Amino acid sequence: MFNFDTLYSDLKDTELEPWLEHLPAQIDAVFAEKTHGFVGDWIKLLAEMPKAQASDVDLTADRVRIGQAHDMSPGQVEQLEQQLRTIIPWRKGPYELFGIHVNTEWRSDFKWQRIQPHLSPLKGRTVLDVGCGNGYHMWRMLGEGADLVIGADPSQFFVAQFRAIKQYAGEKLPIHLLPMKSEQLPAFTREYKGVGFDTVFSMGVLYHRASPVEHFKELRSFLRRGGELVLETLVIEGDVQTTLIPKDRYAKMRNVWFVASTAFLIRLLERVGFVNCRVVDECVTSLEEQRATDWMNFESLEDFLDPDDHSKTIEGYPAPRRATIICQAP
Ligand SMILES: Nc1ncnc2c1ncn2[C@@H]1O[C@H](C[S@+](CC[C@H]([NH3+])C(=O)[O-])CC(=O)[O-])[C@@H](O)[C@H]1O
Repeated sequence: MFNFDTLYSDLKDTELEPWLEHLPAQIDAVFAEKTHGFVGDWIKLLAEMPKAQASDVDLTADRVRIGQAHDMSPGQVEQLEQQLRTIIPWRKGPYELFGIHVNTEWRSDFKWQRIQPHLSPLKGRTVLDVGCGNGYHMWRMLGEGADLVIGADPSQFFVAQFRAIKQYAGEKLPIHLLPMKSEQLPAFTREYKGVGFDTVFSMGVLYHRASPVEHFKELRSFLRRGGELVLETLVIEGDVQTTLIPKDRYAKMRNVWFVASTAFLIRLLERVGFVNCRVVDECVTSLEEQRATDWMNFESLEDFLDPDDHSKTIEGYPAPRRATIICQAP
């Protein structure tokens, strides 16, 4: 199993310290319920990656960049690239490790560029990113000066990818990925008497959840009073009454429960008690933002669209359009 000792020591002496009483048992329970069959192989792979000190780390550029090619011998760089390629697909990025460009399926930097100007400055804040994937946006949050960044994603595979990056960026950095669903996290404000994160991100998660209200209530319980929620999700054009419930798949995705208009989502956020809700960005996903690469060589957006009309998915629904809504917990 992965070791979480540095997370535990980072939580000490913070507002979130009461969580330490339960967190180790919560993580044990996750792995007791299901440990991915390859976890042992991934931990071994990480230990076998070349040892090197990154001469610099840049978390502020579009490519999260760790080290320079000359920090390793050419043989070590080649070995590292081969090892990184054994843990494909790389979906969220891009990264550059010791000169190796991990050219991921998503240009996740595009999303960050759209969202970042609208955020309350992250400097000094504690941040939670639910559904963080392999953690690309978490690195950008740390790059903005956040004090502590915690991600939660049920995929143990993404923890392995995240750890590959972190072991070179710096094991002591206050950034951690928990292999947990957001519904497995505690309702902080209730369980720990008003304790909560300063900023909570939920990006690309809502449409995978059967109940949007439950997800919004969870997110609210993670935030301290006045904390900020950043919700990014698939949407459709329309008014407060407009939602799409796909008959089966949406853009070939099996687990899309519903896609709503921004007006619908704001109404629901307000009903759950969020205030100052506003749409800060809305756009159709481009073929430049999501595409197959040699680090993710399965199907990608182009294959999910109607080949004769890219304004529609292959099932005939409106093509993926995404919006970001920012609001505050009262
Ligand atoms: N219940 C859940 N709780 C937490 N995570 C979940 C849950 N269900 C699924 N996930 C996770 O949510 C992520 C959704 S991707 C967004 C990544 C990043 N945020 C991005 O905005 O690029 C979707 C996209 O490609 O946009 C996956 O990593 C799932 O494992």
